[in-house]
Amino acid sequence: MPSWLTEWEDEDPIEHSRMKAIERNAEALGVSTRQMMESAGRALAEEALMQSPEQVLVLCGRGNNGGDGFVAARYLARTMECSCIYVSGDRKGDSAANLKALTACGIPLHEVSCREDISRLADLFSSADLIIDALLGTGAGGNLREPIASCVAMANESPAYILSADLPTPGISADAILAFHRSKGIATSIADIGIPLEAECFTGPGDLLSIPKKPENAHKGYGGKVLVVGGGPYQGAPYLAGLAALRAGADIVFVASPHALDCPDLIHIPLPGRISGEEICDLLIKYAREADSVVIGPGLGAGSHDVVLRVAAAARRAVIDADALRLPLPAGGETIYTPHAGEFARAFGRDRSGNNETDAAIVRDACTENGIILLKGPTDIITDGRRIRFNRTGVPAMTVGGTGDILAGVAAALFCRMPAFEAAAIAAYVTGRAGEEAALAIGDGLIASDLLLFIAQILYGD
Ligand SMILES: NC(=O)C1=CN([C@@H]2O[C@H](COP(=O)(O)OP(=O)(O)OC[C@H]3O[C@@H](n4cnc5c(N)ncnc54)[C@H](O)[C@@H]3O)[C@@H](O)[C@H]2O)[C@H](O)CC1
Ligand SMILES: [K+]
Repeated sequence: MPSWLTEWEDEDPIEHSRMKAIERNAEALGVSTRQMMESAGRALAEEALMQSPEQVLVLCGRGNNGGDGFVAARYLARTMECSCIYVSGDRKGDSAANLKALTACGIPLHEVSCREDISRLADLFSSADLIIDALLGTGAGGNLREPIASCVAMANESPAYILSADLPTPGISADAILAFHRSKGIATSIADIGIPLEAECFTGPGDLLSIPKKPENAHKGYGGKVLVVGGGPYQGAPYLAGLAALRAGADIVFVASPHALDCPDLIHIPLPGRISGEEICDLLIKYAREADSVVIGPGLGAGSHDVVLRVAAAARRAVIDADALRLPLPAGGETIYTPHAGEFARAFGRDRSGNNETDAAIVRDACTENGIILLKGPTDIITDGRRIRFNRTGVPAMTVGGTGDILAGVAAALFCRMPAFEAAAIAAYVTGRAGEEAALAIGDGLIASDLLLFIAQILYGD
């Protein structure tokens, strides 16, 4: 494992949604949920054995937390008296498979569906000296429903030592909590369940889970209104960014540029040859204030930096790209900076070393208040000054001009509906993945606009 990965630390305690994303990333890296559950259940059994119990009762819910319990019971059944109470109902995947495996072990299994079923099993609670709480984990929600509520009450009334799997079922008086991979906010110990650190610090398909789902009754504009300010010597750049923003879910995209290109999906705001002067500035500020996010820079050339600074300042959310990345640094209410190595040196006064560990620290230190940096390269580095994420999707063919414009547009669209750090990380992941798909479909002759064909599918396809 690269040395700089061992330095990795992510925010502790971890959000449940972030844990789901990491598990999904681990799957994509080849570690199956079945492997994770087996590791979790085995760790749970070993933690229970450290209490030298004589009689163990395992309480299993209907989800994957229950699955952990089935695995633990299977290990414990080999060395001691162990019985299992499990909530009836449709269970699927790894949890169902582990219930089936446990059934083959011949330990006493009790299926319960109501409070009366639990009352009939009162002896199991009173005779156990250790109870494993595998009722609810990160999937818990709302008030406890039966028969889980009665399980919790009976467990709390029993004299047994209670060991909770991953996190305590709400209301249970746990004596110990064995969290899996990372603490969920309260843990007495943490078990490594084989999730590679890359699942946590590299972007992956799990990161897409944090994209807000568009409600059925979404109104026009839900996806966000994006303004792109650019064009000048490179007339196509702002249009690539604009189309990428649409493909990434923006509803309305304005392109303020001196050149009118025939893009019926984009709304063109005509500008004079050079983006400068009070009149232009006022016009752009008006549009910037009305936009949910503003991209400034694609193809801009050496436009008037004064205008760039003022338009950015009028933006609630700004993506500062390409020629806008120069000192003094433009900033919106919140800002995503998307420099490549040269622009990073110019705008932030630091040189990328090429070593991910060194660069991660350099970029993290360069972050500004309310500004996050997506430093593009063979491995992109995304940081908000505290968290760091790496992205290694993409192909060498993406060095073709315009892919940075695509990235800026995708980031701006996601920024309309997500926090800056997550929007930038996902934009890097999706743009690289689109490049991979384009290279598969088209080969080395891919051009930036080919990526547009794949962005929506990667973002919203599953
Ligand atoms: N996903 C993985 O790769 C791994 C997960 N691990 C363990 O799985 C749980 C999270 O599992 P999940 O199925 O998402 O949720 P739960 O098992 O916590 O519960 C869902 C289950 O419970 C029902 N439910 C929810 N709230 C209530 C309530 N208030 N009253 C009654 N019933 C409720 C809901 O309907 C579902 O049926 C995680 O914590 C880990 O323990 C593995 O450890 C590793 C791999
Ligand atoms: K639990």
